[in-house]
Amino acid sequence: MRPLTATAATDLPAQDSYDLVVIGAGAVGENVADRAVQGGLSVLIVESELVGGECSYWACMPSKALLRAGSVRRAAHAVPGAREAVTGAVDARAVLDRRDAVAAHWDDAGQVRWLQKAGIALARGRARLDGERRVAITASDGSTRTVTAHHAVAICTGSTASLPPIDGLAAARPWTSREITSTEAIPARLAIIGGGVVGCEMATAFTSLGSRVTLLARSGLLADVEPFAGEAVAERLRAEGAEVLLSTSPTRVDRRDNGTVGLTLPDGRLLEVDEVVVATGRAPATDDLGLETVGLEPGSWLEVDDTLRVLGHDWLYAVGDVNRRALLTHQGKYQARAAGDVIAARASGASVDDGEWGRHVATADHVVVPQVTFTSPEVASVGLTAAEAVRRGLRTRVVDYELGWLAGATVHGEGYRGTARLVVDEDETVIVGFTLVGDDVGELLHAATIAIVGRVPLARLWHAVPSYPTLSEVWLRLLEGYGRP
Ligand SMILES: Cc1cc2nc3c(=O)[nH]c(=O)nc-3n(C[C@H](O)[C@H](O)[C@H](O)COP(=O)(O)OP(=O)(O)OC[C@H]3O[C@@H](n4cnc5c(N)ncnc54)[C@H](O)[C@@H]3O)c2cc1C
Ligand SMILES: NC(=O)c1ccc[n+]([C@@H]2O[C@H](COP(=O)([O-])OP(=O)(O)OC[C@H]3O[C@@H](n4cnc5c(N)ncnc54)[C@H](O)[C@@H]3O)[C@@H](O)[C@H]2O)c1
Repeated sequence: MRPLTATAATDLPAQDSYDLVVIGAGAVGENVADRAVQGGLSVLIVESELVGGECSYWACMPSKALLRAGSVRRAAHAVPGAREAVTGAVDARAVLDRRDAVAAHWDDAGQVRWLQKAGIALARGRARLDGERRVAITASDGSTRTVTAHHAVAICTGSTASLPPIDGLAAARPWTSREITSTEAIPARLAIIGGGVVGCEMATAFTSLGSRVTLLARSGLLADVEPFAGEAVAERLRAEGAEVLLSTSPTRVDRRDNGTVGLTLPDGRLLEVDEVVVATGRAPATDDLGLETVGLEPGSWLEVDDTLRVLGHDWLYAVGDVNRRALLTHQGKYQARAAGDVIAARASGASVDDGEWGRHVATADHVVVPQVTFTSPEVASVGLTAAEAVRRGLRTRVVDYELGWLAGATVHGEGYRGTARLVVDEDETVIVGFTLVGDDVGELLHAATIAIVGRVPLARLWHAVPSYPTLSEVWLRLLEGYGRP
């Protein structure tokens, strides 16, 4: 893996106690700390790797940088005139160089400056709970210090890639999301195990970067969203030259002496590749955190209430991936704003606003989680799928629309195809789910998020007029498809 540059900062904390100790300085921990400082608390944040965490260095940012050039090239190829101007393949070296810059060359100096400006104390080291409100910190040289939190400890340690129990896999030294997003070279032949978000995005990126990709999915692709999304992504991947094997998981994986990797498939076929990536979900980063010292199970996800407080512990909070509510940066930061504010409110004895949609709760986690998957085509979804709405006992109606019929799609590029789906709660006549699949639809999603959170009645949405000729006119077509209430 790339060398990390953890900018010098005091390894161990200067004080014995702080109002709040935050463990983990990913996007989520940083925001919990920032809000608590703004609420008047003294805050120590402890980080064992890089300030900024997974999103900045091995997840959202580098993965999107790897995807962007392919996406721009595809867009140009859909438009005569632009197509003739963009004739070559994606320049993989240039893409990797830009990815390096986007990942700040794995140097967290900028993020450390931000912490300093925000008034947050930083300790470099591994933190472990040591009983109630106590955190033991071990620096890289082995020295330790234990600090006490006057009010709260917030666990924001995130998640790590989990390895499925496939024979030989661990010994074959597979890549995870970390190695694929920080790779210095494009493997000629790449197998990806897992048809979720990471698997689909990386299959899209590395196909455009010149790898011969085989994507192995245990069932279909993108199982958590509407089925037509995964089908469209599989179709496009195949059209661009990737092999997509559905309902397939290798039975055995072996790294050979010559460095190549062999995957034995259920039908006996042997797939030989240069690297294999495991993208089969996440495990909580809680196995070496001293959870047992406060009566919690090491290695478990931390269950929290809507104010992000760990159940049964009035001083302990768990925010971001580690609570498993929604493994997304934006949702974790949303939780962080609520958590930092509520920790400060409780510390000062101020009133806590924990009603539905209150200032101190992360209500949206339950029903309105937006997500954009940057595949080709993009998948943008928020709220419930049609199937999930029925499972939750809602009386629903579903309206679908083919995006290619829009004037905006005609202008966007030749052969534009895509699908939009509206899921309406018939009892309330409000939207509870919205999905778009198509090129460049990601930026359209936020309107749906607002409509769902605001429970805007469909009759009122008729007065929100989308501009002509944009893809947003899909709103009008979906409303027409539903009929004027
Ligand atoms: C390949 C990939 C692409 C992704 N793309 C997107 C995307 O486009 N959009 C999106 O919204 N989400 C995306 N995600 C999800 C997103 O990365 C996570 O939801 C987000 O990083 C979670 O933030 P966090 O702060 O909870 O955890 P992390 O970012 O994992 O931060 C946790 C921090 O805690 C530190 N830590 C852990 N244990 C200790 C300890 N004991 N002591 C001290 N420090 C410790 C770690 O070093 C780390 O810095 C992606 C994920 C992957 C894997
Ligand atoms: N654009 C984004 O928002 C974005 C991008 C990447 C990741 N993420 C987040 O990161 C998290 C992790 O992503 P992920 O793709 O690792 O997890 P995931 O849960 O989305 O997908 C994992 C997939 O692996 C499959 N799988 C599990 N075991 C398997 C096996 N033995 N063989 C074959 N397939 C197997 C599962 O069925 C599932 O489809 C997600 O929750 C996602 O929200 C978000």
